[in-house]
Amino acid sequence: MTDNKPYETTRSHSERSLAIDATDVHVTYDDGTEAVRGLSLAVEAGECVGFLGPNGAGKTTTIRTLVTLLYPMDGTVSINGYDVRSDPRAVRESIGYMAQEASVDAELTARENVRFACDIYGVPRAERGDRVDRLLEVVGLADVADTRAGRFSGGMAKRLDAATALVHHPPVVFLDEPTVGLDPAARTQLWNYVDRLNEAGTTVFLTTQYVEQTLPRCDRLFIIDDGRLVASGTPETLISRVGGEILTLEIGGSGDGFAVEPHLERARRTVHELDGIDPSQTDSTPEGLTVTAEGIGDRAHELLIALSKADVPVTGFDLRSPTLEDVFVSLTGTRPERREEERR
Ligand SMILES: Nc1ncnc2c1ncn2[C@@H]1O[C@H](COP(=O)(O)OP(=O)(O)OP(=O)(O)O)[C@@H](O)[C@H]1O
Repeated sequence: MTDNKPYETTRSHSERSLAIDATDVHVTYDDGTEAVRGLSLAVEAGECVGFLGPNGAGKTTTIRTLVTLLYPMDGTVSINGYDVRSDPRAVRESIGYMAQEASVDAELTARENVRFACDIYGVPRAERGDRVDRLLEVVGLADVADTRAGRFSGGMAKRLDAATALVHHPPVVFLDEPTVGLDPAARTQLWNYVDRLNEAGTTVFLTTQYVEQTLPRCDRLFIIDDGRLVASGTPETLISRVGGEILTLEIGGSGDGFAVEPHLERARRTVHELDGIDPSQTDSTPEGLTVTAEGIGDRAHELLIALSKADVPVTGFDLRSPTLEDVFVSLTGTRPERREEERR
């Protein structure tokens, strides 16, 4: 994947290792919404990074700014060494972008769609045939290469979109919620494709609300909330920031699986009376409480006795290590989306 790279000729040596370099970026929409407020991030060539955040946090606005579809009001962005303001064309030629909604031409066949993308990106004629066949193979659409895209399922259209976004072998790809609307099989195929691209050296920047999908593949994560970066680091570093263990208490009372307030209030008071536990370490859940603290597992017995003395009906408890989902909750105050199949 080394041919057809005009960007090699003009960028400077020092910029070569940073695929994405954004500093103090602000984006405000015409109606005054400040969607991105002073965001800075740097991504090295070859990294796979996840950009996570709750609904409306500013993920799509950021990615659209990085791919030159929106202009930052303030701050600087360079992609592959090119400035998005002064050199948007060079930026576009050196990236692949897959938007949330697949943008394929329903009237054209899969093969024609990919060929059309080759035209747009100026892929040399002699290479087009092979490249189209190979890409359709990679995204699992070789068997339906001559079927009109209008007849494809959402998942097939999305995979075709992925192929068209990558015909020019860009060194950086931006994927905005790549698996939304895909069934589990299509999702696995798409992730396999993304993983192979990254293994081959392509820098991958992906947004998702589905935290658990990023874990197996992302070298680093950026978490955004309300237009601001609230944390970044490797998944392991972020998880270690939560610290300690998490004890989940299920508190009965109403008979329908939900904790009732008088019991919950007594439970909270009892937990906060334990030495070394303060209110910032407890969170309410629909079924009861969680307590996050170093060594809380060793104190579970002591806690259960105290709760029993306080007449709190504990119907279940569980002890576990923090996950990325806990990081997300502690930083954004929002529980991340569950995967589609988990929500059904
Ligand atoms: N065209 C627009 N005009 C005005 N406000 C907008 C526009 N697009 C997005 N916003 C607002 O900007 C903020 C950030 O939106 P954005 O779509 O970037 O968030 P997101 O993290 O991608 O959310 P989601 O996960 O729901 O796609 C939100 O408050 C949103 O309502």
